[in-house]
Amino acid sequence: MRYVSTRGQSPALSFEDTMLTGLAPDGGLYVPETVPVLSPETIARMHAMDYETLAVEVMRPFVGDTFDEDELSDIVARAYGEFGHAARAPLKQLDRGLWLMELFHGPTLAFKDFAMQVIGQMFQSVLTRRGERITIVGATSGDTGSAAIEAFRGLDNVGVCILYPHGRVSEVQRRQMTTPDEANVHALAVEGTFDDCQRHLKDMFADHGFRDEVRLAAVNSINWARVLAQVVYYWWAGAALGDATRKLSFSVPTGNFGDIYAGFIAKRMGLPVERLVIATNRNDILCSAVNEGRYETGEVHPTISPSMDIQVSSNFERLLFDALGRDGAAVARLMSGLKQSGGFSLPEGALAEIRAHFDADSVGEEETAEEIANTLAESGELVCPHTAVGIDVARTHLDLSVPMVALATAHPAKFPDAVEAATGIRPPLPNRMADLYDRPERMARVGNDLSAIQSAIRELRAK
Ligand SMILES: Cc1ncc(COP(=O)(O)O)c(C=O)c1O
Ligand SMILES: N[C@@H](CCOP(=O)(O)O)C(=O)O
Repeated sequence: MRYVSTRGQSPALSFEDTMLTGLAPDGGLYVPETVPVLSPETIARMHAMDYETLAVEVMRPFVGDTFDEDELSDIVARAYGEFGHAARAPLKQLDRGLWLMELFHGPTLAFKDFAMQVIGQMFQSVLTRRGERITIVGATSGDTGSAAIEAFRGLDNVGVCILYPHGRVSEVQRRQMTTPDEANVHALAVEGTFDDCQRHLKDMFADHGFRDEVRLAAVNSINWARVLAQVVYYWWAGAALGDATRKLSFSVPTGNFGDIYAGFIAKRMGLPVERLVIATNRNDILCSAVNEGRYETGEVHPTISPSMDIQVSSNFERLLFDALGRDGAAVARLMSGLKQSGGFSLPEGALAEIRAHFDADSVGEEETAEEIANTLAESGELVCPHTAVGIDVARTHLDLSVPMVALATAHPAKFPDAVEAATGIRPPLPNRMADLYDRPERMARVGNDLSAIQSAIRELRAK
């Protein structure tokens, strides 16, 4: 299996090199040259598999000879061993035709753990084999950063620097990033938005001198391996609700488009996905793109679902590549329009292709709070604000002939203020994290400026 850049100007790479390279040198994102379709025999066996076995079946065709089956099985076993639920991603029925898939039973209580725990193990295995050391720089609106720090803390051959927007993540998210005391992990509070952090990260990859100097690597969904590990739970839901042969739809709370793009990959692998519903908060650039054909960046609005306070949605580029008939030059033109004028119009053919698979809707702040209260009243489930956005949009798009799965992307205890304001209930942290508020914090404050951030990273690496 080879991977190509969405901008068409970088050489194709193996899975291993794709994972270590992160962003392609031409600024594009790596995607598989072809998406493997699972055989009916494999699909027929899925209902009897546990999560780890299913993960190996789904990921194996993508990893080439980087990991053999035994190695991949070990990686997956180590990754999910500490999850706090035997089913890993349990499904609960909320209403007629509507299901919730809980993706928050990992160590940092968000869906990011599903992929981050896997790629932590993958990086460790490859770097040990190659005798190399890397610097991971990540941009986060809260959850990717905590999951990355948890997955890589204490590893010898990896330094981790996470950029987060100062004052724009929840206190639990911040403390998850600032309280680990291992010398190889660092949190940098940037005076800007998540979009600024992500832009600086991509600019660091474009600075080839810096990239080589620190041996830069990515754990954001820039990294194909992140997307791949997230494809698994779409199959898991399909197997749980209908042997992975019955149609189903998904409503996915969306920001950087990595999670729902993983659902699109599952569909291309043969999962009978009817609709993929993009659910956003009032930062609704993806809704305008799908519903009006115009991708136009604007001001970021802070919301009670802060992990989705995103304007430039990185993985939309991967979808565009497919929708434009895998024409890298066309993608590069649209991306350069985005950089120069802050937006672009989607060509008609590409828009029709996107609409063949995706719907999109946004949810305002009051509706989100009402949905948290409503879900509790109707089903007894206490959900986080991101999850509530997905449930609210799922209800709008429900078609009773096809089960709809809404993704529960974070534990409500990560956003206790918003949940308490909506329901009067303050969700407690699990016991293993009960002292999170007492642990000392450590972070570096840095201006919203690429060279200041690069200097901070150099200093932190030297420590
Ligand atoms: C809790 C939560 N829900 C939803 C999202 C959106 O996911 P994605 O950026 O993959 O679209 C995020 C951020 O990744 C998140 O942390
Ligand atoms: N919501 C994310 C933003 C980064 O997304 P990623 O999937 O590209 O890592 C976060 O919580 O940081």
